[in-house]
Amino acid sequence: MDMIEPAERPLVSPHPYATQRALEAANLGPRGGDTLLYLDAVNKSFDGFRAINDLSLVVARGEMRAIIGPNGAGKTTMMDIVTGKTRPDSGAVYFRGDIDLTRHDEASIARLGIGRKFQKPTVFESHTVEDNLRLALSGERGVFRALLDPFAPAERARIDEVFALTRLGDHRARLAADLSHGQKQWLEIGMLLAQDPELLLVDEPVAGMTDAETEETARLLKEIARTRSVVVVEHDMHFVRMLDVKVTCLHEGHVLAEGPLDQVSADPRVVEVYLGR
Ligand SMILES: Nc1ncnc2c1ncn2[C@@H]1O[C@H](COP(=O)(O)OP(=O)(O)OP(=O)(O)O)[C@@H](O)[C@H]1O
Repeated sequence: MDMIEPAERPLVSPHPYATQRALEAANLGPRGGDTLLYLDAVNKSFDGFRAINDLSLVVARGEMRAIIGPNGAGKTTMMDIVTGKTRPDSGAVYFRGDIDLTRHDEASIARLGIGRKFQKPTVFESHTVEDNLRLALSGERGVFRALLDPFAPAERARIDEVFALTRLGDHRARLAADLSHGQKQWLEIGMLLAQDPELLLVDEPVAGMTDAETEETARLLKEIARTRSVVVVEHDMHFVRMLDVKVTCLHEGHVLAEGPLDQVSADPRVVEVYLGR
């Protein structure tokens, strides 16, 4: 039997469910120290239609990644799989090394530190901005206690931190219903931040925003990505350019191209299926 020299040994111990590809990849490190999320050969069909087709993707700790691609490319399904809303037919999704998310349900994945922002804002319209954040923090304490109890110092500090990031501090006493569309989106991102996720998934955050709101959203996400990983799905190329991060273009459930935006947007295959349309 061939002995592996110590220097060639994988840094990450093989996971019992890891595929051959995962083991090969582990030698290169995608499940190692710097990797937060690793999709390994994921497949998902709906009624025989392959929405996700042998999809592999690595997101590093503290990385912001932009996901682009035509309608039906599988972007939403990919996020559904990461958050446990949809179970893949095959493949694995590793989080923080060897936690296979496909073996967890939605609630447990949220508790593991993955927050998801859907396209439409879903704030509590009849509550103030500050109470929305308190509700997001409430956890198992229950909604009524969260609103009636005095602020605990840690809670106050977390809420102030979120206000500083989202710049919604001046609006804390307003009803969420009275906020602009952009402010509602930031509030919802703030509600996710209140739960201190390690990975934030954001679906088309700037749809329907003004140019100024779009710019502010780019600033906010970049600031968030200083301390956590962010995956943002977006069609607005002007916004993706502002993010100035690595881009993955999905097509037919698979990675078509990946790299800096200039490189990906110059790729003839990307132009053909997406940007040239
Ligand atoms: N629950 C489902 N049942 C049947 N088909 C589905 C289901 N969810 C997604 N699909 C199909 O899978 C494919 C991928 O859809 P998905 O929503 O992931 O694409 P997308 O890249 O997010 O598109 P868009 O940019 O329009 O949001 C589409 O053809 C879609 O119709």
